Amino acid sequence: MEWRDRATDLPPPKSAACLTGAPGRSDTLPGALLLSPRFRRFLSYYRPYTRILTTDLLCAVFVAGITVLLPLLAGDLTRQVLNAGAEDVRPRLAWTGGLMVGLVALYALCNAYVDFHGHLMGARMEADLRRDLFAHLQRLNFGFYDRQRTGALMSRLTNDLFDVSELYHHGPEDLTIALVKGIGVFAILSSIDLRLTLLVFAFLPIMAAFALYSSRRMNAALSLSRERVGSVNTQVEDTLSGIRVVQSFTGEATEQARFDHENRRFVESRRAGYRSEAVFSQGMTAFTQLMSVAVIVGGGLAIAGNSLRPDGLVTFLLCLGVLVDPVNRFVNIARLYGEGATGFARFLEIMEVTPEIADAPDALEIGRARGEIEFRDVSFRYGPESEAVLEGLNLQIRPGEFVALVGPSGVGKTTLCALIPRFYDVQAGAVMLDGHDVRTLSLASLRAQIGMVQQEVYLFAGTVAQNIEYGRPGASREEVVDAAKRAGAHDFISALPQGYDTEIGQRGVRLSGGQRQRLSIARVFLKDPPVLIFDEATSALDNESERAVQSALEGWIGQRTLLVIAHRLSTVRHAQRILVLTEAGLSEQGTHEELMARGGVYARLHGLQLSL
Ligand SMILES: Nc1ncnc2c1ncn2[C@@H]1O[C@H](COP(=O)(O)OP(=O)(O)OP(=O)(O)O)[C@@H](O)[C@H]1O
Repeated sequence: MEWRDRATDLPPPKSAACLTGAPGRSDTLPGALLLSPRFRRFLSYYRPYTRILTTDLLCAVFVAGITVLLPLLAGDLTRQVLNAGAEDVRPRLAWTGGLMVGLVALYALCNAYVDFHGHLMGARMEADLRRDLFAHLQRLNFGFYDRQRTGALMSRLTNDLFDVSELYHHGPEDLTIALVKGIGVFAILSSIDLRLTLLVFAFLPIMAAFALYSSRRMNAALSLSRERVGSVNTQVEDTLSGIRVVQSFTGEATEQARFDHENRRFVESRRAGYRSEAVFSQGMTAFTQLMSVAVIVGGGLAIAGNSLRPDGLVTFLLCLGVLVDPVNRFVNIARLYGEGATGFARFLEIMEVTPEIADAPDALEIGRARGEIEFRDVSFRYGPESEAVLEGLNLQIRPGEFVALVGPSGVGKTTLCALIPRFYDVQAGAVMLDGHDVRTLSLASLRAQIGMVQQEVYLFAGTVAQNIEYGRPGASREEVVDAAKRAGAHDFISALPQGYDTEIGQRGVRLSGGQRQRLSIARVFLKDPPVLIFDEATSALDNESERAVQSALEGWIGQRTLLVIAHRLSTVRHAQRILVLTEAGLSEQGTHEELMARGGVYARLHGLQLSL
């Protein structure tokens, strides 16, 4: 008879198929967690759940204790039956049987608590970690995302945190169960027969060493297969996101070959994993059976020598089944600790990145700005090793002025605009809004002043109206429709199956590039900030739609500061001032007519476009 409980079962090996890419495990040594002050932070996540944890551990003590007690009672029952005849054993049998039934019921109850509340606590703690990580990720700057791969971040939000939650939940529980069972079984066995107990315990170090060795191999295989699944996923993602390019260049065979290669490598890694799992489980079974044989032989001799009673041997054999569990459990704790501590270290790696761009302690909240922008001796580069994009740039834009920024590709037009809402901070000089250095303003109040339509339009999954409303949450339907009309988007939206309530994105209709641009323009029109920045925002529009947007913008001259980047020079010829940015910095500025008369870079670019 083997008393096994769900709480005492080792968790099954995780299926590699459910894991997504976890490229490159952290270098942080798991052992460092226990010693470091970070351990307090690790423990702090238990705080909201102390009551559940205490009950959980208490239940674990009961579960383990009952698992140890039941074989003892079964042995007692056998003894009573063997001694039957001398007295009426029925009342005692009924008492022991009743006690066993009561214990089994308590055992089931405690096990159910551990199973349900323990797991739920783990899931909640995982959700808490994920909430903190997500909130932190939202505060990190553009610079951070320039260096990170989204896939790697996703893996932290899923795999790593799952590993940590497993440690949170199973760690203390497994430790409690293993200790109670180990000590309990040792006490029972040694009270029956010390020599036989020592014989059994002589097996344990060998079993533990074997289990540790096997678990290392299983872990290594698991990490490898995670990485390989990651590579398969990356390959799929890469091919599917570029499927239009793949099909137009008939690259399917190449992609299939690359995919097959990664897929084969995945199977190889799983083969190694399953081999070590098979060796582990069969090895442990063999050890247990050997131990039983040794106990039967040794116990038989002891019975023959009258130093052991048969019921003692029965109890002994039943306890053996229980004894294997603490060994497995300690091995499991080592595994959980290794994975969980690594996961937590990787979690902290991100949590400890401080946002470079954040509110100063005495950050100023400004009301609606007039919209005066100034670049004062601004120098900027993206990183210490990158080339300078802007150097000693000086520029003043009056409130309500319509300014266009033109120039060859890659000279820093987008970069210049990104400095105004502080997506990046300058290394020298200052960017000013209404005479305030933007670094002295609170980010929320600064960004509330600026409406930006970027080159790459991003629309969220949701309805058309929700996407426009993102500009001003809580806006009325009339305001949304008005903004869409001014962005030249109303007509095509009205023609959609559910109009403004049409779902767009993955579950809904797909929009053309120009339609997407118009929605993103409507979004900033609804926001209606004092400063508007259009970065190639009308490049995908046909002439008629572009004209509609332009006249909306021109209607704002004098009321909103407009900064428009355009490659198509015809779009900006009505700007009050055109700035020409080249590798050498701001090389020309003036109205279209002035710049044409000057016959410089602008006139040359204009000439080139006309000749196309
Ligand atoms: N996030 C970034 N990290 C590092 N370098 C960048 C980043 N964004 C742009 N750059 C570099 O900065 C320079 C200026 O880029 P920017 O996008 O500002 O040019 P642009 O004038 O707007 O070009 P285009 O007209 O093609 O949009 C380029 O050399 C580019 O490679």
